[in-house]
Amino acid sequence: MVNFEYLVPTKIVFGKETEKEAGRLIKEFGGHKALIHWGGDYVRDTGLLARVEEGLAAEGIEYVEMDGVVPNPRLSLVKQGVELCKKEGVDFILAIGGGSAIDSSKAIAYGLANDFDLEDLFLGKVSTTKIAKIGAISTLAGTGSETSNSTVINIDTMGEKMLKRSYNHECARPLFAIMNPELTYSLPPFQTAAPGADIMMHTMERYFTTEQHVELSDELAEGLMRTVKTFVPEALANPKSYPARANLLLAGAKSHDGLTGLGRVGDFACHAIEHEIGAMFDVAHGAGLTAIWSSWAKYVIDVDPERFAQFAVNVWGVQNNFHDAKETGLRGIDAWDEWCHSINLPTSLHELGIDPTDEQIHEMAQGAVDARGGDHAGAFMELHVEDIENLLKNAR
Ligand SMILES: NC(=O)c1ccc[n+]([C@@H]2O[C@H](COP(=O)([O-])OP(=O)(O)OC[C@H]3O[C@@H](n4cnc5c(N)ncnc54)[C@H](O)[C@@H]3O)[C@@H](O)[C@H]2O)c1
Repeated sequence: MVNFEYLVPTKIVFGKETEKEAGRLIKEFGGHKALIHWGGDYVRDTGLLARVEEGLAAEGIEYVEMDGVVPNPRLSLVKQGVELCKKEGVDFILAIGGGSAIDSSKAIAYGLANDFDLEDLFLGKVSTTKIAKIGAISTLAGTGSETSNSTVINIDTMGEKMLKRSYNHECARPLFAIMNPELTYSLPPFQTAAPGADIMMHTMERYFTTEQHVELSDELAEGLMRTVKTFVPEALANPKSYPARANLLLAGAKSHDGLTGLGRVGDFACHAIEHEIGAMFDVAHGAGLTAIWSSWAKYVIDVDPERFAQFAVNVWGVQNNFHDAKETGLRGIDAWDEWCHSINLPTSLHELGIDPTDEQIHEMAQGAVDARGGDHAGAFMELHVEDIENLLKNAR
């Protein structure tokens, strides 16, 4: 087990009607004037915004509002948000939404607390430990951005080409996360399935490790993955199933707050590659991940077939062929593909609806490596540009 530090200070306020607590929580954390930030008509149409506004007003918290966040959130909007906050004297950012709205809010909070160009932060040219206060109201079970240290932004301010980049620092964990499973009832099927796969992937990226004897982390990870495996189809079949929505929402937060990766080194090659796909083709993050995972898995399985066999048996209920770990592992990869198809998610680039040229594949492979700041992406197996090109071609 490798050394680690683990602190998730985000106060989780979980359950029915908890969005009404936003004003109280902002006050508790010392906010006086908030920016409420979101994207999507559902926030107003479902009455959620009105309930939040009421809660803030009841606590004497002033607020301004800015919507317009799109999936794969844009830096240009973030910059408008920073200007608005400076002009209005905002000292607290309240995100409402999924990963895109929460990340857009985190980026605004970085902009508010620092003087550098935000491009430089996301391109890795500067770093910071300073961020303005943020809280989140989750409306989507997926990224876990409501408790994570990560901020993922699409840089659309540097000419034609968009870059998708992240900045990770502990300061970005929101002060509070309001998680009412009922707020996720309005999610369309695709926005239940794709982020559900992202929950799986956040743990799979940590589970595939070369570190031995991380049994407790394995048990936590496998339990979380079995839960998500069960409840995504359940939520699709019955969108107002409170147990399904509640388990998924909690799983989203726990999958990406570091818990399932304790004591081991995460891989995250698929995330690096998907960010390139997302930047070039503007696809949904979770679907971009499912489109490439089995190609990645088949490319790296020989590093440790036993780990893939364990995944197959303990998560997917595949019968163990004790004589052939790789054969068992491959059946686990097939089981993952079947699960993705059963919830209408792609397992190839073709099914994702994109057909990148060889040049585009090279560009994405180079970008995935560059974003990691070295000559490779991944840790389970270090993937160089040529490896990523190969696995992307295999994913066609
Ligand atoms: N910061 C992190 O830790 C982290 C981790 C993984 C991914 N990400 C990033 O987060 C983004 C993806 O976020 P996401 O998967 O949560 O999706 P999202 O936030 O992009 O939302 C997807 C769509 O669902 C809509 N929506 C959200 N909640 C809804 C509801 N309750 N009812 C109806 N519609 C609703 C949104 O308006 C949007 O159109 C990507 O940019 C991804 O790279 C961030």
